Amino acid sequence: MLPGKQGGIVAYAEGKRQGGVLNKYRVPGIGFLGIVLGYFHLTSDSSTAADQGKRQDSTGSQKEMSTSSKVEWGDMVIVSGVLVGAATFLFRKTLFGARKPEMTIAQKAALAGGAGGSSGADEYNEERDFVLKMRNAGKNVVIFYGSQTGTAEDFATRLAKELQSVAVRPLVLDPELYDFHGMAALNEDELAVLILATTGEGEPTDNMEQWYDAFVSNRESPEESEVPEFREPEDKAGMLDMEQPLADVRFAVFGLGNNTYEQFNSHARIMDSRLQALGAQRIGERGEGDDDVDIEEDFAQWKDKTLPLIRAMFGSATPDEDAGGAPALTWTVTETGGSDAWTAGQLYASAETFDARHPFQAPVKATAELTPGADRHVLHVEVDLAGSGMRYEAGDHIGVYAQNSDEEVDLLLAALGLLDRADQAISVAAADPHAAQQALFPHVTTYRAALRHYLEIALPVPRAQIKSLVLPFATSAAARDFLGPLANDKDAHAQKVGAGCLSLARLLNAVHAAERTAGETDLLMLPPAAVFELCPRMQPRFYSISSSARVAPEMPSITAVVLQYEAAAGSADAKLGLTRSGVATNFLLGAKRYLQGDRAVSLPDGVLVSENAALPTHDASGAPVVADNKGHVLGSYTIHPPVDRQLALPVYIRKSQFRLPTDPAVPIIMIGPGTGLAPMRGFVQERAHQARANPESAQGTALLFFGARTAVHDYMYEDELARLFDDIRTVAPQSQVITAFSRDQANKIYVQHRLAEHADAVFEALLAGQDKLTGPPRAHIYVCGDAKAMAKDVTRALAALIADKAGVPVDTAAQWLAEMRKASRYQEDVWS
Ligand SMILES: Cc1cc2nc3c(=O)[nH]c(=O)nc-3n(C[C@H](O)[C@H](O)[C@H](O)COP(=O)(O)O)c2cc1C
Repeated sequence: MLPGKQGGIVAYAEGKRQGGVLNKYRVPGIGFLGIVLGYFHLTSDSSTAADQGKRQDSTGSQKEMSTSSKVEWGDMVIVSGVLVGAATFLFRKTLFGARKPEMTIAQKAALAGGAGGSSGADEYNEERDFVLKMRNAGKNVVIFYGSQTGTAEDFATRLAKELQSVAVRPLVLDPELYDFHGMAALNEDELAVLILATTGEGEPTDNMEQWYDAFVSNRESPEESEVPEFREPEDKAGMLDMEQPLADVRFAVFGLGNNTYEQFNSHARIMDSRLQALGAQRIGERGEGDDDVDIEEDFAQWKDKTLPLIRAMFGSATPDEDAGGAPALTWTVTETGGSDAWTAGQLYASAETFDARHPFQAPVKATAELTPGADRHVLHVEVDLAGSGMRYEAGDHIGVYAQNSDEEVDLLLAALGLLDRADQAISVAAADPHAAQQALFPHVTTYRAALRHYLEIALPVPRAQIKSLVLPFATSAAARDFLGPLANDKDAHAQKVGAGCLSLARLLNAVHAAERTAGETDLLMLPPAAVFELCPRMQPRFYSISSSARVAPEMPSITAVVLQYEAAAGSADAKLGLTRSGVATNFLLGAKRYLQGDRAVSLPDGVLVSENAALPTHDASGAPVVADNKGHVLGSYTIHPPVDRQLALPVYIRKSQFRLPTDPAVPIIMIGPGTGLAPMRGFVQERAHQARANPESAQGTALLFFGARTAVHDYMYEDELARLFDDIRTVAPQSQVITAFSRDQANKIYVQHRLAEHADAVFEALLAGQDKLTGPPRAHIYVCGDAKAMAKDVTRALAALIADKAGVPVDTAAQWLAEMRKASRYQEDVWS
């Protein structure tokens, strides 16, 4: 093979598939059971706790729900991982020189000496051929989603539903399950729609990694990426342009991002430009959703502009929105014979290896309250991975599947008129026999189990969903009058549903109250199938692991603030919702209380909720809602199996790139206010362990900047950190913890202020033994916590500090920091 840019098309025409095997030229590439329990109070040197399912900031506010469709509440961050699958390439672009479209693939193959050449890559797999799948199912639009926490997937599903007509027949697929190689086979009368979230620091989502690697072989300079090896379809044999093999491809793209991240929407932007560079033609504008503002609205606006173009492409009329009538639903619900297993919350098929789809039931070994005197709960939870085969490193993330509180479940069952059938076994199947996803749940379940375990029912209902799935079922004028503005007026929706914390149950209760006031007796009843379509699937929440595998090899710990949101002050409808609890963190709090015997967790089955209940002043049994001494509304959770004091959490480990330097001699500067301390605790444990194990070896200085509200109430892990740093100082004497307690004095003091105050110590660590800084420092910098303000302020403080101490312009210092980022020596694990 000649050197040069890789790229090309695998000759498929000659290497015909026989019996599903592509010979000759192969397709390249891508080739809660517990033990223990009962009490576990933190001893000063072991433990910890935090939550994040989209992640929290130091003040405990989280990303939770600036948008209505999100998994939100209590949940966290993630840095994505690992590159998967490397392709071996048959052709080198330089072999053919400049673009020569007239040259056939066969000729190129021959020139490459390639007739018998092997890519060394995976065999063609019919199951992974999305074009084949589309055509076999009679579909002409494929919608791929790149989703980390479920929003993009939810958007993709909703888009398909909206597009569906006789002429436009969409199919929603997960790119992880399909090969990109077939892309060139798409024809002009077909369309690919990409709904792509950006994650990490401007990275593709895990399920898009393989595709992204193929299209963006050069992440530093995406425009210089090589042409991926597409499979040449038989009907285009010899006709594909080598450099623009996607000339027949039509696509549309919507990105999901958050403007507080430096690389806003970069995943969608880069994929958009790569597809165009490869000849594909975009339909309409690229959409860019910003979940710091209103991603639902961004999506709605993009659809308003793009859907007519797509419909025009297929000669389909714009549906008459005022036509009325109940919408066709995606799922059919059949009440079947009983099945005890799935009422017990056995959610996932057993597996030998564990991942997002097959979480491991990890016994909870320890729970503790880290800041008992604080006005918020900060939890420490340890789970046991023994027997799972899963390994973790300090800096990795743990995905936790939570369950909805019994109060929210019962309230919704009541609002749907399902309380008396709550434990009826049901099977939920796709109405469309060609849909990619034929079953919504892994098995027969029950109404109650579905709402408790599988669906996000606690989120405010998005405007678009009210419009398409609630309003159409309104039969009374009162219901239509109540729902109409929420469906059609963005501001009314934001004020009532968003600020009012209206989950589906609360929204339906509000509608019912309006109907009763109007004298209606025939209340709006949403069919279960509409609920299953409306509520996104329950997503795991990710937490930065707060322990070191050297110290606790099979026992990762979580450190989480328990989230509670009050309805916006002044909202006329605040009384409708009042409070919204973060799903996962409150479940963890429930777990802690269960394990420590604080309160019975199980409610009697079948209790009736007052139809007019205005939670959370009353819980599902009609009793006053329990709030604790922190003013926190407590949820109830039915634990299965109901064995006293035992609990297992469905979890899996997600690898991250947030890693200590392999060489312990390299200094580390860690900035982790609030629960941003979590990964830093793991790092500190690790360095202390090294110091104890190798007292003779030198170690780089470790500086930890931690911030919280008050020293007295909010200094989590204080004693433990003091001891760990004593150990570290035996080999790295300059190491220390520097704290910033914002409310301990009149002026707010944050970590960035402490960085400036401790400029000498920081600069010394950055020098890493050199006399002078003449380029990017060799030390490693870690930042974890709030992306919106803290992470940016920290970068600015560091640049100012370096500029001052090194005697260089701030721009130069900023440039050095940028270079450190590129070299993974300045790492962030942040959330917004
Ligand atoms: C850990 C994390 C990292 C993120 N990184 C970025 C980023 O670099 N750029 C960006 O525009 N948005 C970023 N976002 C925002 C997400 O793209 C946005 O929340 C999106 O709606 C998530 O979609 P999903 O639920 O389908 O994964 C990040 C979100 C999280 C939780």
